[in-house]
Order: sequence, then C-alpha cells, then structure tokens
Amino acid sequence: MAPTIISITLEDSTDVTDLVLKQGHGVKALSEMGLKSIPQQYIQPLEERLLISKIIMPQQHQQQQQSMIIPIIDMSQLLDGHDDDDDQVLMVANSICDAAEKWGFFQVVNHGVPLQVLENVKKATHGFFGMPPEEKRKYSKENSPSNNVRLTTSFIPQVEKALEWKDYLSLFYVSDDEAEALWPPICKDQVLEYMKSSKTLSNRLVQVLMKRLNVHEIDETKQSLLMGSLRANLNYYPICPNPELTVGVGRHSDVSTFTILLQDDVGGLYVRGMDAGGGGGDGWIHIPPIDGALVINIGDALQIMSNGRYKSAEHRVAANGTKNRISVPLFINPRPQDIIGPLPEVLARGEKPIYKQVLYSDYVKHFYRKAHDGKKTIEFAKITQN
Ligand SMILES: COc1cc(/C=C/C(=O)SCCNC(=O)CCNC(=O)[C@H](O)C(C)(C)COP(=O)(O)OP(=O)(O)OC[C@H]2O[C@@H](n3cnc4c(N)ncnc43)[C@H](O)[C@@H]2OP(=O)(O)O)ccc1O
Ligand SMILES: O=C(O)CCC(=O)C(=O)O
Ligand SMILES: [Fe+2]
Repeated sequence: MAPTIISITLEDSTDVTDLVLKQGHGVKALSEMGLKSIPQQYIQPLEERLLISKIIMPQQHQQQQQSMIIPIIDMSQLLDGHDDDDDQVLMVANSICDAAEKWGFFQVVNHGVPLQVLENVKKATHGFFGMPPEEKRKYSKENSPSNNVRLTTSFIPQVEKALEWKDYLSLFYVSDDEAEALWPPICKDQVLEYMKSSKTLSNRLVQVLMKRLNVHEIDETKQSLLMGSLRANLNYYPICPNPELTVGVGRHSDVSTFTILLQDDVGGLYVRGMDAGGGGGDGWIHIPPIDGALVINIGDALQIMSNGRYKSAEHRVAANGTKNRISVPLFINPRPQDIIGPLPEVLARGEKPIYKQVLYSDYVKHFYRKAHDGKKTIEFAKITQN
C-alpha cells in the first residue's frame, strides 16, 4: 500500500504530540515525512543510547570464549515424541535450562511452528501498519472498543521523559469470539494462528524448564499459573533519521513467564552480556536474525517463580537508519488474577524465598506505571531485608 502523504510541517513540540499521539499517526508518520533529524522528544539521554563501544562483537566473544555465545537450540528431538530419558532429549533439555539460567535468552530452530504461519504474521503486521491512519486510529486507546486491543506508540508516552521510536498494536487474547469481533480484520486470523501453533512449543518449553525446578507434573492449576494468559504485540520500528540518538525499545525485561519472539531479517535486538562472574555486564550482544528461528526469553514472572534460578534478561532494540523493522512477541503470562511467588517445589529444597507473593495484575500495572528502566520492575516483588 502506498504511504499516506501528510501535508504538515513540524514547528514545535505540540505538533509532534498532536500528530503522533492525538491524531494517532504514530512515529511511522514522522519517519515518512522525510525529517532530517528527529524531534527533540525522541532524543534519549546519553546513558540510554546504545553506544557502539558497548556492543560486544561476535569475533570478540568467540575469542573470549565459546561460553559468551547465546545458544541456538534445535528442538526437533524434543518435539518428535522421543522418550524423556533419551540421551539426546536430555541434552537438548539441559541446553534450554542452562540458557535460561545463564542468559535468559536463546533461539530455537525446528520448533514446530510452521514457517508459513510466521511469514503470514509478518506480512499481516506490515499490512496493519500500512493501513491509512483513519483505519488504524480505530484501535487507539480513545477509540478501541476494548482495553484488550490497543494501538499506541513508544511504550507509555504519558510517563516517559524521552519517547521510543516504535509503534505497536497490543492484542490480549480472551476468546476466539472476542478476537473475531474486535481484532483488526487485516491481522486477526494470522495472529490467532500464530498463537495456536505456538502452543506445543510453549508446553514443551515449560515442561523442560519445570523439571529442573523439581516440578514433575504440570496439572491444570500450574498450567494456568505459568501460561494462563497470552498477549501478542505487533511492533513496528520505522526508519529513523538519527538512530544513534534514540532507541527502538529501551532497556527492559519482559514481565511474562516467557516470551516467544518472531523478528524479521533486519536485526537490532540486543541482550545484556555477562561479566566474568556471571553478573550482568555492561556490554550488549546482538541476537542475529536467523531465518525461521524464534527467540525465547525468560520473563520476570518465571524469575520470581523459580526464586531467581532462571533469569529474565535485560534487552533492548536499536533504531535503524535505513530499514523499517517489525517483530511480533508473544507474551506467555500468568492470568491477571493469579498470585505469583517462588514455587513450593523450589522452596521444598530449603531455599530461602527472595521474592514475595504478588498479584500478577499489580505487578503488570507497576510495569506500565513507569518508563522502561532495565531490571527495576522486579524489585516490586523482592523481599526487602531489614
Ligand atoms: C517491553 O516493551 C513492551 C512490553 C509490553 C508488554 C508486555 C506485556 O504485556 S507482557 C504480559 C502482560 N500481562 C498481561 O497482559 C496480563 C493481563 N492483563 C492485565 O492484567 C491487565 O490488562 C493490566 C495490564 C493489569 C491492566 O488492566 P486494568 O487494571 O484494566 O487497567 P487498564 O486501564 O487496562 O491499564 C492501566 C494502565 O496500564 C497501561 N496499559 C495497560 N495495558 C496496556 C497495553 N496493552 N499497552 C500499553 N499500556 C497498557 C496503561 O498505562 C494504562 O493506563 P491508561 O491510562 O492508558 O488506561 C508492551 C509494550 C512494550 O514496549
Ligand atoms: O523487537 C524486538 O526484537 C523485541 C521487542 C521487545 O523486547 C518487546 O516487545 O518486549
Ligand atoms: Fe521485551
């Protein structure tokens, strides 16, 4: 679809807020106006920009050690119905749990989600953001018929000191009927298909991760606690005239149990590296796009339920000066009404809990109350020593 021509010039900050937020054109419209430089609202403080000096180059981490590489895991053995005691299955399961403990990030291939489903959802994302503004505006907070369908920009513009160079449509799954009635027709079927065909992968990942936590049977209550709600975000990062001054997404960890992320071939997702002692380092490692792969990252809810054993990794997205980028994270979460805390099976080994029991919707609301701030959200659930 041809880009919409917007015949206005930006003279002051009110124009930007009005155009991007109130009129719902998003940052995509700013990108398509051919600005020579980004409006001042998007200029991030120096400490939040991704400086080249902070990027850990692949050659560098190969030289440093093999153990600095974010794993790419072939899931076929796990999904092919082999016995759980099969040596190869055990090896794959161990790689998943090790990656979740060390990085909180890994990529999977042969994951069972048909590649056509992934292609369709990427195409549908472009389709949605390519619609005329008056069509997209129907899904903004002011116009959307439901809180479960929301088109917005940046992260939470009302509370952010500097905006992020991203538009996104957030779709919270309640039922097929609701999706049918309320989700944008241009992407509804493709997102539903993506959600449904990711179920086997999600179930298998959860089984494997739970086994290491001493949880051998996932009954209905546990299943719902770990993966009772689903949200898909359709992220659109348009070309940015000054990518070095802003961000696509600021440093954060997801609040999910875990996230399945589909990215296109543009690149720009970075995860925080590790220092020699295994703590968070100050370098950033690129998660390279791999055709047909999915990125898996552990979220805060699983860090809390595993009492800190699995790590919700801090990650960020760089803005891009030459290409539009899309990604489609699928957040697999507890239900809003669930109470989350360290699992009894984890504490049964005598570990002291480091997180308290919190209502998941309180946790998520706390996340949405502030701008992205690295790993600070999880402090909401920490037991404070006195
Ligand atoms: C990292 O970059 C991101 C990440 C994300 C999102 C990540 C995730 O969503 S992960 C999983 C989230 N968990 C759930 O969705 C659980 C189910 N949902 C809920 O529990 C509730 O919807 C709620 C989130 C707790 C809010 O419910 P409610 O009490 O009814 O309040 P609301 O009026 O709906 O919202 C209050 C306040 O929160 C913000 N907000 C809520 N939902 C969204 C959303 N989908 N997108 C953006 N902001 C949201 C918002 O500030 C609301 O205030 P308003 O004044 O706007 O009403 C997303 C984006 C990233 O860049
Ligand atoms: O676009 C990406 O690669 C990641 C986006 C992300 O981290 C998120 O939406 O939570
Ligand atoms: Fe994220």
